[in-house]
Amino acid sequence: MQPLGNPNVSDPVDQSNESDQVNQPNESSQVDQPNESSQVDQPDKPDKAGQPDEPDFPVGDTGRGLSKILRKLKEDINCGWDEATYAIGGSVKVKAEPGPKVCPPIVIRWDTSNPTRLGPPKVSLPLDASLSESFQKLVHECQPATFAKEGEEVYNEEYRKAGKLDETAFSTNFCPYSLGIVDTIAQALLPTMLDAGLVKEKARGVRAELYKLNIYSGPSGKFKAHVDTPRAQSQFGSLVVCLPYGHEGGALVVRNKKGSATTFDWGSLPTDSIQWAAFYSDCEHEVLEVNSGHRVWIGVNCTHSYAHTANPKDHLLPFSLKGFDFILYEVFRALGLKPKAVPLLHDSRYDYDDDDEDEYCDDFDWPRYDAWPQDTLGERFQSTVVDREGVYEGGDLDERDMWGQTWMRRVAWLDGNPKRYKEKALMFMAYGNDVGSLEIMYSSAAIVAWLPPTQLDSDSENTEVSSEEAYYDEDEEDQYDEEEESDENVNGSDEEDVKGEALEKAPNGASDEGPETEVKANEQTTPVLDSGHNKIQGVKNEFDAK
Ligand SMILES: O=C(O)CCC(=O)C(=O)O
Ligand SMILES: [Fe+2]
Repeated sequence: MQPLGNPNVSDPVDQSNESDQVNQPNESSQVDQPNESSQVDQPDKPDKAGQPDEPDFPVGDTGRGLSKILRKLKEDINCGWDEATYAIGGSVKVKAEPGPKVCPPIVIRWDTSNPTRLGPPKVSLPLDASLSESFQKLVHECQPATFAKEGEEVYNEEYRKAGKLDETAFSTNFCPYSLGIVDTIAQALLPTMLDAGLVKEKARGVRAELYKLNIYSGPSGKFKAHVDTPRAQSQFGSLVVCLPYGHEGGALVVRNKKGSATTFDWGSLPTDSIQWAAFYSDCEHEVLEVNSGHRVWIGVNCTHSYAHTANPKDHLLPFSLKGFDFILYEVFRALGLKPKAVPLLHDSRYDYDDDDEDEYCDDFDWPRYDAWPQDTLGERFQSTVVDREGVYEGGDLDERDMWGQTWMRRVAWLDGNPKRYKEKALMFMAYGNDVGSLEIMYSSAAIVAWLPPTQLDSDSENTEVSSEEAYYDEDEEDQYDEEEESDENVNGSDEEDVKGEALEKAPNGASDEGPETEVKANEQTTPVLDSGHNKIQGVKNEFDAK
């Protein structure tokens, strides 16, 4: 599938007044990354060698046509992810004479501990020879740049060797708005919502906030691979601006979650332009070693709201969907599937990753634990709920209903495992025979589309009961059905009818009927919420930048 509506990176240039050029950065695909597409959430029956059974989705003979379509869709989505834009870059010529498509020399003034009578020190880049002493002073007066590791600020030149000035310690005339950079980022990284009904200016706009000046000096200035700690809940990306000062090396390498890499190598370019790159916050990136000179860099946060457990009244999904998530949402909508962006509550009390547990299931011909119906869809996003009373181990938790309301069954996951991106949803004490323990339930954001039942589904008279169905005892099954019937409809009344009809068939029919629900895990962009999240496809990622 071509990523529909995915802006061509060269388009924004034509439309932008002043941004000179959008680079087509070197793109390379890292073959050694684990292939996400083979990591299907496979609740059914992974075969003994760990290879997915045919077909990918939990369907039997009756639903094989549908399964094929879903499998193709999943493949395309995974390709789409690889091809979708996650980082863009450009350059703007610096000229003293004002004019379109040019940037004035960048002036930096900063607070100094050694003031002179001449006022705050300043430099102008490209460097005016008369200010070269000032430039040395700037390099000298930068603070050592730290990074956040396990919640602490750490200085370790092995990982990051750079100087920094915080945003309160300097000022500059650099303005990404007036240079058209912010518009370009908005066009390339946040595709336009074409449908008038979905336009919500507040949510789609990009706000650029200057936050830091860094100098990576050669030899050996660098910042090893990391994912930035979001500086605001609404941050969706970072803009880095390399100011015109000669240096060699210091390329910026940005990797998306699928392991594709984009390199911005500005070291050998003439110093008559500023160079910039913008990328999504969840991209891992690194600054390779600077061999000589000074790489002077200004960091800008790009924000809008996306964190899915932000204050409920502030939550802006689906308006704040970005990139490929947004494109998929639009495609589902164009197909009339009425997609929703909803929270998915994962009940960690039923997490059993243990191989022994799986063997136990095999012995009894039960489905693997990860196939148990432990996930529910909520209706709206909300903040973390803390239950102060607690529950008896395994018991029902009233608050759970606030979060998850529709049990998830017969779902075709189209984008790997959604639980990689999760936030705390519910916290409570669970009491049992032991002293009690603090339990946490997490939620993820998901895009959900309900497929109408197929002709094949309704023709099916399959009365065989699969092992998965066999697991549900009648009481529990009733309980789920009741919940499904009484639950508020997360998808509007039409979809509820369709879903209800399809689910009703489940107790009698084999679970391998065609799935009527498909879900695409949403790539939640508030990236550093739990340690699990940061393990992006095996890419080394030991710390977060501050
Ligand atoms: O200098 C750059 O290009 C990126 C720096 C960076 O990744 C950071 O400060 O977090
Ligand atoms: Fe960074």
